[in-house]
Amino acid sequence: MTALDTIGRLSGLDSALEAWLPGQRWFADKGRPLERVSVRQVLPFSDPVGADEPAGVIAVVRVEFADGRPAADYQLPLGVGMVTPAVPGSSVIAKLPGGVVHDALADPGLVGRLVRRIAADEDGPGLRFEAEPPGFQPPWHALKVRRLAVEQSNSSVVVDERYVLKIIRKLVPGTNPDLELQRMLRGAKSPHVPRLLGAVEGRLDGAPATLAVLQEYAPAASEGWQLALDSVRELLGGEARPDRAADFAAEAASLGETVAAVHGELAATGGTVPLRRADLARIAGSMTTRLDSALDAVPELAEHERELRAAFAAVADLPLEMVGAAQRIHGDLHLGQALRTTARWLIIDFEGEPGAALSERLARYSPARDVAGMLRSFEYAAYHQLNQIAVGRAIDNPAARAAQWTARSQAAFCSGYAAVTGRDPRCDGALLTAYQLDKAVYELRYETRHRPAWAWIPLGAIGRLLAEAVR
Ligand SMILES: Nc1ncnc2c1ncn2[C@@H]1O[C@H](COP(=O)(O)OP(=O)(O)O)[C@@H](O)[C@H]1O
Ligand SMILES: O=P(O)(O)O[C@H]1O[C@H](CO)[C@@H](O[C@H]2O[C@H](CO)[C@@H](O)[C@H](O)[C@H]2O)[C@H](O)[C@H]1O
Repeated sequence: MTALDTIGRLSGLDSALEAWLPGQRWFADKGRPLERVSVRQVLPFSDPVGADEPAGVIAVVRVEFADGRPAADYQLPLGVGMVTPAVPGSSVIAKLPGGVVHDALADPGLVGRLVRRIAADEDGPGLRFEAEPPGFQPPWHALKVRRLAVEQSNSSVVVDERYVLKIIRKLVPGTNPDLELQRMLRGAKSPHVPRLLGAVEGRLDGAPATLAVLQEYAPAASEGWQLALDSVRELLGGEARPDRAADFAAEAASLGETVAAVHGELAATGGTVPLRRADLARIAGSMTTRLDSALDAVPELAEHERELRAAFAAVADLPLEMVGAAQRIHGDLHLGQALRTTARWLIIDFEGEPGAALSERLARYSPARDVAGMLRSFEYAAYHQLNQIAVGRAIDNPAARAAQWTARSQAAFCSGYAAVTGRDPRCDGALLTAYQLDKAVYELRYETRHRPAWAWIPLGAIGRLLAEAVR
């Protein structure tokens, strides 16, 4: 029995997926009524050895929308036929007459098979498995697999506490920038990213498409987001004096140095191009376009529309000597993309903004765009924690303390960045503010779609940034 025989016996999978997909955290098209879900490709990666084993397949599922907007393709690694006792019942997607379909990422045997095929460069029909560089050797024992309990656009599992396998969910033709930039940084011998181990590639619309990326797991690393939250909690809980909130400033400065070093490595391997007047007009135009679509989706944004338009339009007229050059950047930099190991900060997830078109994610930008992303993230941490703590606690002026923590962390980050590049990002004030506003507009749309209870954070930030800009 092969995986294809097993999947051939199934019927009713399309309608089961139509009900299941919109509830998944990584489903990026939430809120859009579905017209049709159909399995477009079934790529076997693990044939069942006995009747009590599941087949492993990668299904590429096409989702069509009732609003007529372009269809989207999603990747689903599935176990089909049987569910072994190691697989939790909650990972069953559908019980169909031909067999049970479950999430292969919850199945240690199937995840192990993917990792071993990457290590062995073992290609199969429609799938390319690539060890990068060749030579890593997973242990022979059955691999342990655990799902990461984090907010994610894709789906990652930790394998044997050694590897992280990231399954790219929304597929587009082409090499995923996360893989592309990790390859560039490996070429630059960067110590600032986890070691890349391999990838899985399929084909979509006649072109290669990245399906998964395998990298070394950084054990005992803490997410920058959690560290920042802990620091703000100490401060707002009265456990640290406001002037001692500098504790996180040291971390923020070292993070600034790391981001600057990564920018240097990306510039050295991917090249730089000077930003010209036409580029500034293009940047101003795309900020305005993002604003237009956010205004459609979030009516509360209207109160800031006039000032936002003015801030974005002003980018087109910035003095060229202030804006520097464009290069490949991270593209969606925030504290969740920074891991603090005992030795250093590591930067992960170079995919860019999940909702952006691939062509936008492959473009060169001013590094100020990444800096702005991180500055926003300090603010996010402070205001998120302010909201958590304010309930039921009587501490002295928590909002002022949160603002102070934000300002200190942002300043330290910029100083760290300047220590490496010789140029403080705050020198490009208007561009940096425009990029922060643009990011906040993006975040407002992102939160409205995925976490509506968080939308107040970017909305408030837009008001604060605009008020600071006129001061
Ligand atoms: N190499 C790694 N070592 C340790 N943790 C990791 C590693 N890669 C990712 N993670 C964890 O997984 C989370 C999600 O990974 P990420 O690549 O950002 O996925 P997504 O593209 O879905 O946002 C990160 O925020 C981090 O907590
Ligand atoms: O990590 P992803 O590539 O999936 O990025 C998306 O999701 C992020 C949230 O998980 C989102 O980040 C926003 O929330 C963070 C706190 O959870 C905060 O630190 C960031 O500053 C804020 O932008 C990101 O924007 C989105 O693209």
